[in-house]
Amino acid sequence: MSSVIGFVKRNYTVLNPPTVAKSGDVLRFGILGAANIAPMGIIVPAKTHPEVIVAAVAARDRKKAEAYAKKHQIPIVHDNYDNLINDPSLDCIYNPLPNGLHYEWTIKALKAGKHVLLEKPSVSNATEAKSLFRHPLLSQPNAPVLLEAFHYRFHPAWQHFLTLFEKEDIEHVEVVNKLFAGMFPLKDIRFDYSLSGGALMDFGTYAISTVRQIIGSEPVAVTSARVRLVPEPYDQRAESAAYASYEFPNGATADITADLYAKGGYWLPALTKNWPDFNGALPTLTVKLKGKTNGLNTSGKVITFHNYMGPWLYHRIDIATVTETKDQQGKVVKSDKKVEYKKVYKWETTEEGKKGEDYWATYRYQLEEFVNRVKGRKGSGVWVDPEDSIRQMEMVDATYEKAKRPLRPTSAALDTSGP
Ligand SMILES: NC(=O)C1=CN([C@@H]2O[C@H](COP(=O)(O)OP(=O)(O)OC[C@H]3O[C@@H](n4cnc5c(N)ncnc54)[C@H](OP(=O)(O)O)[C@@H]3O)[C@@H](O)[C@H]2O)C=CC1
Ligand SMILES: O=C1OC[C@@H](O)[C@H](O)[C@H]1O
Repeated sequence: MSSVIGFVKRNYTVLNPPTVAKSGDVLRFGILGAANIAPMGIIVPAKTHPEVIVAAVAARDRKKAEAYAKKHQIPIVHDNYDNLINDPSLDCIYNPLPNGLHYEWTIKALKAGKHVLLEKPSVSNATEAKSLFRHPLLSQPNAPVLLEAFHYRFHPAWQHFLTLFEKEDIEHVEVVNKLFAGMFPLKDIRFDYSLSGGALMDFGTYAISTVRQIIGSEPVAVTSARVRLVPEPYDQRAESAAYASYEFPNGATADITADLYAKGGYWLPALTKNWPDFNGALPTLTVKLKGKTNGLNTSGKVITFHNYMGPWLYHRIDIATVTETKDQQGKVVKSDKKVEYKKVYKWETTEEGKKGEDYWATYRYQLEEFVNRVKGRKGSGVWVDPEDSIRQMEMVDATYEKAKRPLRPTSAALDTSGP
């Protein structure tokens, strides 16, 4: 009962957080586009951050921007994206444009001297990633801060999960990220190749990011990759689902599923195959560790993280230990399974720099670190490094190549003046 009350209270407070007074030295953010994700990604988190104000928004259509600004109490409306990034009253830009516009508007914002919180996936492909994240602008004195917004990494539940195993003990990782068919229509930006859409770019980018974090290295091979294309008449260069397998240097393997249009999975498949599949609704990942043998006993662990992507709503980490005892002939004579359950909403230590509340969403923890970085403070230590964002896009590209699918298109605005 208390966990049900906790769930309701926490989720209410995530969306209706206490507003805090702003400090004198605030960072003023502008939002590129009247994006659906922005309330979750920045507008609500900013309410509880004393040093953040969402001060401006621009949309392609001024009327849309005005309505959005009114709804979210954003004081300044700009006529276009250019005016927003060049607004001298702003310090930071939040870029939640479609993936295919991430590169162009991020580089423009950095050139205008703004720090950028950039939605995932950072860009369209590794060519853009190298151009952006190794741009000389980012290594100059007082360089602006640029962060790929892999929000899940900033939550204490994820950081706790990473402490539950040693990387060299990993045998296999499986990530299943599914969204039921119809949650996003097929005309959504997520399925638009020309805007760098595709399931691998969306749910797949989380799967790739988590696998890389968990195993702690880059794959030596994409062992298999395939996609399910969007149906005709939609642009056949985008996929509604992607499936891939990888092998890592230490022998560990990983399988990922990224499905943005999951259907079926019920009894009477002939009748139900087109029903939206609500079964795998919570993104889940499982880490299987190598078994350890001691005499006739073998002990193995499987750690499962349910809803790693939205842990503030609900999550559960199951740590299952299976111990098998064999007789002299090698036959299993006893098997014992113990499962420990864990939930983490706040940092478990009070170490300097680790701040949080149980109602902080991943986005709020992320905003905390973004501000810490801009202000040169230590923070929790969680970050997504520029080279990490490049390797991420390299793995996305390698997966598309293995699946014999086109890489997402490089921006016409590619800046080749860098290294
Ligand atoms: N971190 C997270 O949890 C999430 C991240 N995302 C990421 O955020 C980004 C935006 O996603 P989401 O908010 O769902 O997207 P939206 O469909 O809301 O699109 C975002 C904005 O893109 C602008 N836009 C500019 N050019 C185009 C175009 N040619 N076609 C369509 N839109 C255009 C629109 O701006 P305008 O208002 O100017 O018309 C729109 O407001 C994506 O990169 C996505 O991967 C998405 C959801 C969750
Ligand atoms: O980043 C995301 O997280 C939530 C999903 O619904 C969405 O498709 C994706 O863009």
